[in-house]
Amino acid sequence: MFFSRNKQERIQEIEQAIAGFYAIDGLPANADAIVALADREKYEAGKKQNIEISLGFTVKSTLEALKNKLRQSLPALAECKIDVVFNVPITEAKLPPIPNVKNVIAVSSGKGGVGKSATSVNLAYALQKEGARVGILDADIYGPSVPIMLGNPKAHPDSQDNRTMYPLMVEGIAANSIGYLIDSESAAIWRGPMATKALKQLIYETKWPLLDYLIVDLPPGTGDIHLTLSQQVPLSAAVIVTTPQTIATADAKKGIAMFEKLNIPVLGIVENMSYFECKCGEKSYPFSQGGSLALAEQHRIDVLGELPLSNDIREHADNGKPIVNALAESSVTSIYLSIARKVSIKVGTTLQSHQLTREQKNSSANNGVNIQVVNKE
Ligand SMILES: Nc1ncnc2c1ncn2[C@@H]1O[C@H](COP(=O)(O)OP(=O)(O)OP(=O)(O)O)[C@@H](O)[C@H]1O
Repeated sequence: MFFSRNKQERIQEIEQAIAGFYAIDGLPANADAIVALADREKYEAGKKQNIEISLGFTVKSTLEALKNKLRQSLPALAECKIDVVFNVPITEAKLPPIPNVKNVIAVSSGKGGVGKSATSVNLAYALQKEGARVGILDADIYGPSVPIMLGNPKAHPDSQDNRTMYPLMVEGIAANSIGYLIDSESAAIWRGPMATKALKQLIYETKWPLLDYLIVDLPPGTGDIHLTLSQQVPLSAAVIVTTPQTIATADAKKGIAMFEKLNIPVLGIVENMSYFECKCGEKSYPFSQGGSLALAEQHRIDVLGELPLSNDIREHADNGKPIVNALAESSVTSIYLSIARKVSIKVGTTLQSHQLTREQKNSSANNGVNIQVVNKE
């Protein structure tokens, strides 16, 4: 189908406004738009019409601001009712997708104890709050902490056929972990093939509901599990968690190098325990400063966010109510939400994906923003 010049111009205006809006977080503003006008004459005449925007990323907390900006900057939209739907694409991977799972995002750290699991569970909740369907898989076979952080360490997945299992559902998040299946001491002695076999079973024998993102909490390091996961599971991308000090960023660097070698895009670095903020508002940097930024610059990736060393993060994670879920209004929660939006925008706009029809592909290089103008009267 060929669009009229007039229509294309209008679409480009909307598309540029949306892309510009989501570039506020320093993300690429190069999203192209695809438009299906149900009632083109009305739209072109500037008459009132409902418009539906379909975004390839989940950014629920920003939608009111987006609509306001569109109405203010584009007079043709001033009177329109604007609906936004999320339509997260499936990332193209070398391997076939896991049934029902659109994107698999590994959360990895070089060094242990830097807060990778706390970041994974809070990221899962934050993506959900931004409108995504989310699952979490605890791939830390040797030291699973996701069951504790989700508050159900004694739960077991159900199975109807003794072959496949249903994930645990915690506040709408689908979860599975070796910690739900055996006691953690038994898992701690597993090595090599036994651990990788267990991981593959956890991934492929869980009946995941439809998920936009499956967050995989990896064990620390760059060992067997990482190689298995990278080579045998359709990973979309990885997020690296580190603390700022050199001893941690040096290990994080090895992790980034591993993903680069395996051609798995690294979305960026989350710097955890970045600073300490005292009640008076003053910040101090007990683990030094600037380590993640330097690492990010070396690898031309972004720092997705910096989280404080915070009693609230520890207490809520270790008591099974991650802070994003427990304290919706806290400043720490807003940092996790911002990280989640960046992850989602990056997956939706920078990775190769295949949700487009042939016609859409012909008219668009990138599917981050998919604008559908529809007549809903
Ligand atoms: N920003 C933070 N401020 C304070 N405590 C934190 C923070 N992030 C994580 N923690 C706490 O630090 C401890 C270790 O965190 P976590 O288990 O997430 O680390 P990890 O990197 O996954 O560890 P492992 O190497 O064992 O997998 C936990 O008690 C957690 O609640």
